[in-house]
Amino acid sequence: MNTLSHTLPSVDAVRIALAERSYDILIGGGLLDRACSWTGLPRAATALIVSNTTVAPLYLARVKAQLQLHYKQVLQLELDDGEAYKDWASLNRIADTLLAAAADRKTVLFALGGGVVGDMTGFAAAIYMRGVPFVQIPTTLLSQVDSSVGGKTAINHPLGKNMLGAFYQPERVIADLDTLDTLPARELSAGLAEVIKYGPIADASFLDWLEANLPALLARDKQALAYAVRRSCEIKAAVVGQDEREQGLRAILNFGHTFGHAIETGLGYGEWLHGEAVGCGMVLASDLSVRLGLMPGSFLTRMTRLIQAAGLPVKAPDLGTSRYLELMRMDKKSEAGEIRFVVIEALGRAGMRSASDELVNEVLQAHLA
Ligand SMILES: NC(=O)c1ccc[n+]([C@@H]2O[C@H](COP(=O)([O-])OP(=O)(O)OC[C@H]3O[C@@H](n4cnc5c(N)ncnc54)[C@H](O)[C@@H]3O)[C@@H](O)[C@H]2O)c1
Ligand SMILES: O=C(O)C(=O)C[C@@H](O)[C@H](O)[C@H](O)COP(=O)(O)O
Ligand SMILES: [Zn+2]
Repeated sequence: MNTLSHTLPSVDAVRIALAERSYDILIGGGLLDRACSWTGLPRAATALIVSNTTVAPLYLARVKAQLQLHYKQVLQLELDDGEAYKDWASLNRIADTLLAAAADRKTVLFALGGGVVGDMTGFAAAIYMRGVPFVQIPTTLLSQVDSSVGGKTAINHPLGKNMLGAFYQPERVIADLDTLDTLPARELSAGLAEVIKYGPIADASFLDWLEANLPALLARDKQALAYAVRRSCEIKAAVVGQDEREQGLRAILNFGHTFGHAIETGLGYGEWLHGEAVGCGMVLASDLSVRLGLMPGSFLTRMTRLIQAAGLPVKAPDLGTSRYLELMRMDKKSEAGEIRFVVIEALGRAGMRSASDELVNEVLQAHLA
């Protein structure tokens, strides 16, 4: 972590080190009115701000005012809000907007919103004219600690979560902590799920810190949020810097996601938030770690308590155990039909394991609502 004091006073920056694809995550207050003018990119004729019908009325005008100082033409697009719209139709709307305006291949896309907008804008940037630059301006806790960082872009398919996408890195991430002021409480909790994830997989002392500071985070204490965002980004940066395209290590960022993605897909996207599904999925994955003999039973108790205290569900929807297995076989980590789970091997260290259907059934039975 360093501080870009020479350019932007009191803005923290976490570097994603990926050779020629390296970039900074800027973290601080008031960034929408400062850092948006400093994209780090050469001037281009056109910028497109992709947002949604909830976030645009709150923040788009401020971002647009900044970009108009740099771009001749600043286009905007407000997508429908929700996980159910992370699909081909929304992606097409981005392409239609760009093509209708004859946007050239120097055009810069700005994703203003949460992970849904960020994942789709990144995918659109990856494929428009075979690739144009994009900047992430995450406005949810979840997107500031996770989705805006690392270059996974995607849309969902009815048969599987994030099934169509690309690895494509942004030019910069601008995380304005002030935007969290308007975030609904349920969304704050959803973001905390991905924050909690980083403790057991990579940093036991961060897990201790989270337990001690959860009340402050839920009360939106600015210092606590700033630390949680920065530490989360540092951990994700270290993982992505070693394994950009998930050949191995990066899969640890999927802790809780094998069960979680099954919940999201099984319910149809949107009933449970991604963070809620991941929170509950971490309870099940913690139990699996215990049943595999890797962790003591007290670890499951500890994780369940923290996840519940963060305002997240700890009982999984009853889709039926065979439906869960069917959904999880579709997971991107599966190999030759064998489901592979991220498990905790020691506090702060994760690994991959397969498990028998019988054992997975036991885990599911223990946690179905
Ligand atoms: N690419 C990755 O590495 C990665 C990582 C984690 C999650 N994801 C994806 O991210 C998505 C979830 O992201 P999310 O939790 O940000 O959900 P989201 O994008 O749906 O945003 C949550 C809700 O908050 C609203 N919102 C956003 N910012 C706001 C603000 N400042 N004030 C008020 N309302 C605001 C949105 O309109 C939406 O209704 C999922 O699709 C998930 O798969 C991707
Ligand atoms: O960045 C990663 O790598 C992650 O796995 C982060 C996850 O929180 C995120 O939900 C990601 O989109 C899941 O990826 P997927 O490859 O399982 O779809
Ligand atoms: Zn996730």
